Amino acid sequence: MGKTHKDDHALLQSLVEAHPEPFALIDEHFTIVACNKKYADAYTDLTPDDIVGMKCHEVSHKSTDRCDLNGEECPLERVFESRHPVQVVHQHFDRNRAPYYVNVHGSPIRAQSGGVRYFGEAMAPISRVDDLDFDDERLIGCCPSFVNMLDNLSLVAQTDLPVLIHGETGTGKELAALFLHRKSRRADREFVTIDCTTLSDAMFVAELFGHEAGAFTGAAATRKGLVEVADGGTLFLDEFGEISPEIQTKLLRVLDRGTFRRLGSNRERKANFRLICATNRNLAQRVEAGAFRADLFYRVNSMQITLPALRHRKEDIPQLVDFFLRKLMPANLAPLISDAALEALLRYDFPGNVRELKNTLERAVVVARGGTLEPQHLPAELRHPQPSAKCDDGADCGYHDACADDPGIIRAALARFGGNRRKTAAFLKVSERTLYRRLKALGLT
Ligand SMILES: Nc1ncnc2c1ncn2[C@@H]1O[C@H](COP(=O)(O)OP(=O)(O)OP(=O)(O)O)[C@@H](O)[C@H]1O
Repeated sequence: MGKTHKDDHALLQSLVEAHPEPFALIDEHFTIVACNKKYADAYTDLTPDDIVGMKCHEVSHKSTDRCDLNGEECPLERVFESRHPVQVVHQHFDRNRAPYYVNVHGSPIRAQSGGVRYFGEAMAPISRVDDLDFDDERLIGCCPSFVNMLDNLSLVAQTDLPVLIHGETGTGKELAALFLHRKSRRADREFVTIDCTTLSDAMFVAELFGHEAGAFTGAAATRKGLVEVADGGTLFLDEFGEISPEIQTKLLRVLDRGTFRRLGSNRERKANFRLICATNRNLAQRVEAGAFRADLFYRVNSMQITLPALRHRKEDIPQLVDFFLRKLMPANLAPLISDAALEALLRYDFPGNVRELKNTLERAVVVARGGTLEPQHLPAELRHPQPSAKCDDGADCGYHDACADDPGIIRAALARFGGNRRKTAAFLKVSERTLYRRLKALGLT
């Protein structure tokens, strides 16, 4: 190497080493021209000099194919085309070939002529797949919108602020809340869940704040409230949009003052919990309509996380199917699924989201009696999806949203299943809680 070349090389190396994160310079042919030690260590057992000349996808994707040929968006091509920085979420493989998610920040490194000479690639790891794995409860998904949501959850987990998780029924709000808790500094304390739809106001207050012996008829002994059980931990209010104005006021008081009183006691106790709320309602609209307190909404909405509906992340369906089928059976016996059955799942919109997919597979495994899952093992609406079909009675029909809201259909379905709410809810593709709310609104409880 001549002196000038040596100097150039040293200059380039010190520039890439100045990056605090794994960083590489790549030319338009996907060839790495320089990388820092962090990059080399993140993906390989090689030195930066050994890596120069390799293709970027060989190093970070462990693939001879470019990432866009593997279903991902190629940030390099976009930077060379647009000449602007880009950011994408990719799945990379570390030096042990373990997958993990990264935010790829790509920037144009310009030549004197003004054109793009190199693609500068900086990586910010999001979450290791292992980090998402808590016992059997795991948040599955790797499409960009889902991984971005996970990234936000991980960020928010570092803070102690209240969080509002928004998403349609069955999108995994409760699982996301648990994930948040387990990644927070409160992880070794309790995660306490309250379903806001199942308690009357009086019971809600007693459950939340506890009571002294004799506080009301039947209160024979002193009882700690869930706020106390959650001391140092997390309080998760599911279906938060359903709480009454009275409870809204009481909750706001606790959040403002940081104290509460057990029923029948004058003693102020310190509340030390992190609040996570979940709702499938548009709370901002409810505030506008005067049905929800604006001050409470703004208090809990400082951090909002939205879970994408499954129909907006269909690319995650195969991974979810694989996960649920493995959970249903020991690994070596996990049932297979035919391409035609998988295609039927991919064509369907899953109004009940991941919960519906999970229930569908549970049922299909039983119907298939341990054999390969075929389309005939799936419910009729998946075999013949008719998203806009009208159904005016409880007969087996393609799902459409209005079914679960239509009082006539709810009544017909209830009658058809002899009043069994679990079966009725499954038929209407809503959670039992949602059905309960609707029955309550119809005066059918
Ligand atoms: N990304 C995911 N990966 C794996 N399992 C998931 C995922 N999302 C949801 N599930 C599973 O789907 C089911 C429903 O999830 P969960 O109860 O968290 O949804 P939810 O949004 O809180 O529903 P609801 O609004 O009806 O209360 C659970 O069994 C959960 O484990």
